[in-house]
Amino acid sequence: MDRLTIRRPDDWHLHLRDGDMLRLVAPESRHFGRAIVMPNLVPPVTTGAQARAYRDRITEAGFARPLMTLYLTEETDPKDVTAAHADGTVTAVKLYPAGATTNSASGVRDFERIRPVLTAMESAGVPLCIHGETTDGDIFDREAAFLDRRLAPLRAAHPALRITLEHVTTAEAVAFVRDHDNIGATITVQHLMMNRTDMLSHGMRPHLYCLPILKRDTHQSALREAATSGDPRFFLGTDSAPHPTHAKEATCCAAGCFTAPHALACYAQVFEEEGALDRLEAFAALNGPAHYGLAPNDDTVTLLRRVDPVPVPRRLEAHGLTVTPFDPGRPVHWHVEETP
Ligand SMILES: NC(=O)N[C@@H](CC(=O)O)C(=O)O
Ligand SMILES: [Zn+2]
Ligand SMILES: [Zn+2]
Repeated sequence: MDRLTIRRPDDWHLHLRDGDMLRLVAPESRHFGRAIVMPNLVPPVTTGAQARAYRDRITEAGFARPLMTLYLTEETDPKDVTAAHADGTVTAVKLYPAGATTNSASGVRDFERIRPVLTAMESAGVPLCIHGETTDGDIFDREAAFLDRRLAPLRAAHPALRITLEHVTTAEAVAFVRDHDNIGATITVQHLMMNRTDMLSHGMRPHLYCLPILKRDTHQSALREAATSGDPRFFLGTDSAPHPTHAKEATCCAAGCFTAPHALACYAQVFEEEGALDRLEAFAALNGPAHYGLAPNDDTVTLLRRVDPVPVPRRLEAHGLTVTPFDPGRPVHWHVEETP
């Protein structure tokens, strides 16, 4: 197959940042219809008013259909959340365990303190997105530990709460999603294409460093199986997370892979490698909207396959900033047909 037309995909996990970085990266997500925009700015987006102002800055920067999220803190007022959801300002609420990832310092330490807001969200039908890692223990075990210590009790206490387990990286997370109701999961490009050996074996590759960290190849295989299986609980979320190149190529490298420019091409490459191109549309354009109770997009995108590999996008530079896109480390033959 060298041409594939599918419903326009959405990105169910995207970092657009703010200011100059927002202006630099917002146009790079143009092939996606909607995107769940993460609230981990500094300071974080914690109120409906902040989410509305941020939404305006995003649309001004060139991404037309952002779906906003609120950053959950121990101080979050349940009424603010349900009001911001009811008036259409926010689509979901994001839970970061404090210290788990980039800009998560204002996140949750004491999970008891968020019980009232989770109860309110459960009754009002507000979805919860979760960065699912503990903040202690071996870094390669933190996702699995979170499932046992945090997510299983949370799931049991709030069985009707709609949960997205973000950027799943392990076979344990895939199994957890399959074993529980009302829970879906996003899967990134880098976790489908790479494992920890790719990141560490031929010199250390800072542009592959993200959280949750890449795991061993057996986990990568489990993710590839889940994404391409047709199971509606798994869907596209790039977690495209730009950092300035100098912050990635640094003594202490920032976590996050910038995949937006070629994410769709990379997903198509993975689905082709798995012999599952016929399931790309469900993963990229149907399962996510169904999970969030939204209709799929009406329009389509066309992916084209070239015999010669399509060059990986080079560094992006503007407004005094440089960002380096993710290197898939293998030929990618797909690209998105640009429509005028
Ligand atoms: N994934 C990452 O490594 N980084 C994200 C935060 C996140 O999604 O955890 C970022 O904001 O840079
Ligand atoms: Zn995260
Ligand atoms: Zn993220």
